[in-house]
Amino acid sequence: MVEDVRSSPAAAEPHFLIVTYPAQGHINPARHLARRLLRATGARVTISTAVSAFRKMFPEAAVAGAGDDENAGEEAGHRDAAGVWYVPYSDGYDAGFDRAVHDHTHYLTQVKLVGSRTLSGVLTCLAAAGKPVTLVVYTLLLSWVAGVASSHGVPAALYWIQPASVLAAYLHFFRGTGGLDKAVAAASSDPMAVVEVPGLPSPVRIRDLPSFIVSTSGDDPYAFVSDMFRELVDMLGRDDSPSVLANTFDAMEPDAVASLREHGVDLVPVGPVLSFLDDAPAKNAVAGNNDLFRNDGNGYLDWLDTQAPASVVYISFGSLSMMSKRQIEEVAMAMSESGRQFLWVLREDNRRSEGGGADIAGGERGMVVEWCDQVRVLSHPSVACFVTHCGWNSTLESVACGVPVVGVPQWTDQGTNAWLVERLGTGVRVTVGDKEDGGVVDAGELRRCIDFATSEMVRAKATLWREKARAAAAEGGSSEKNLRAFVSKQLAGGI
Ligand SMILES: O=c1ccn([C@@H]2O[C@H](COP(=O)(O)OP(=O)(O)O[C@H]3O[C@H](CO)[C@@H](O)[C@H](O)[C@H]3O)[C@@H](O)[C@H]2O)c(=O)[nH]1
Repeated sequence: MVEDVRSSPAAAEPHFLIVTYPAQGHINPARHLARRLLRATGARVTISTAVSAFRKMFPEAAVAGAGDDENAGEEAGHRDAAGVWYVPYSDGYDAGFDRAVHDHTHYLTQVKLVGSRTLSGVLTCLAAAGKPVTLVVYTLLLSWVAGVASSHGVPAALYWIQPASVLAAYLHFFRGTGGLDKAVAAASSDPMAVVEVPGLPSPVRIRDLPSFIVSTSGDDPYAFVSDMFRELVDMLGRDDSPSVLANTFDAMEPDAVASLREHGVDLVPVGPVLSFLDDAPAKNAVAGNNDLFRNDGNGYLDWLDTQAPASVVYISFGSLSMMSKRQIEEVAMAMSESGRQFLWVLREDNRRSEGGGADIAGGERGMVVEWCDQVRVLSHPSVACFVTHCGWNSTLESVACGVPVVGVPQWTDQGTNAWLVERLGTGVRVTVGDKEDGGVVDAGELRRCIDFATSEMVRAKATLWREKARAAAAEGGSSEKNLRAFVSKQLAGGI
């Protein structure tokens, strides 16, 4: 581990500030990185996310932060049980952003406008409290944070919370390396068409690319997100490019890592960044504590305890994805016909969504919950496989727990993540029905994929990759060494 930086009285006390977008899939890897930095360096680590998310995570805490002089004392911010500090910024939506009501493009414009000002206030406030920030680390969709840090004379690094293969796809697409932009434009209507992505092992199909690359039509409500990734890639091409800490590990994506480095990206694989690899959660810890969603207690863990080893199908589509009513019914039918036990996370917003509204109960063989402590579920010996939308956090967690995957990717990086899972051999991607049919995966296909994912061959691969993932994160492993070298470099640079 890195020498405890507090033992060097001459240096200004290092203070890492991790700024994150207020979504569960962004906050989780930020919290894990915060804990790893704290453990590795002993330095102060603060997370800044939007006020609305902070309030959900810590309902009992006062909102301390942006320019609030009353809090500019020794105890500026809120400290969690792991010792990580929190000081929120305002994104202009302190009461929360509701996807059903608010416009996403407007939201992202506001985050940049209001967030730039209020995050600057956070940096000022922390300096006034005698805790000046020495390095800012920021997650996706927040490229403007680098400018705020720079205006305070503080260096910044990007924390890439998706696979290196996704970053490589964006980089080569927006730079037009090897004509990738043209190849995608020519083939984009055929999801099964093969394209050459420099540095990525073939075959890569159109459906395997990040959706923001492929869906460039004018009526795509998320076309603006593509522009944000283009901006990010442009920033990586400059002399003053930030280092990129990536939540992956060398052995998992060697080609993508090499390709990014060859094209000038200072990529530092530090993953899998998952706190449970460092400290197992206490047996009686409240599941989902400090998440943006609340679960109804730990009953499902007790239920898992009563199930046979490797018998339960765990189903979850993350914190954002919505399932249509038909898709929900197909999953329920697959479970009913398969005769398997299952634990299914079906968020409340998903149940009551337009086209949703399916009233699903577990019956004798299953449990349906609003939210769970996923890592504890995946670590449970009774879980046989994971039916997932392939969010990157869920994918990494499945790999680190050695649980085979049935991938049902929907958008953004998820298609690439599912491609990677198939390359590792730790799971299988479903074949989706016609677009005209709503792109639904039918019950028969789900059952076929579950049977395959629970085969001896896939289970053996999952076990193999579990060991590789843990070895990378362990003391002396590639990611642990990379993080140590990165921190040492920052310390030598003055923090
Ligand atoms: O009941 C649940 C369900 C999920 N989780 C956790 O919530 C996180 C979900 O993250 P992820 O699997 O990445 O899914 P999303 O929430 O959908 O994440 C968004 O952000 C990710 C990082 O950018 C992308 O990879 C995804 O595609 C994008 O949808 C994971 O850590 C899970 O362990 C729980 O703790 N309990």
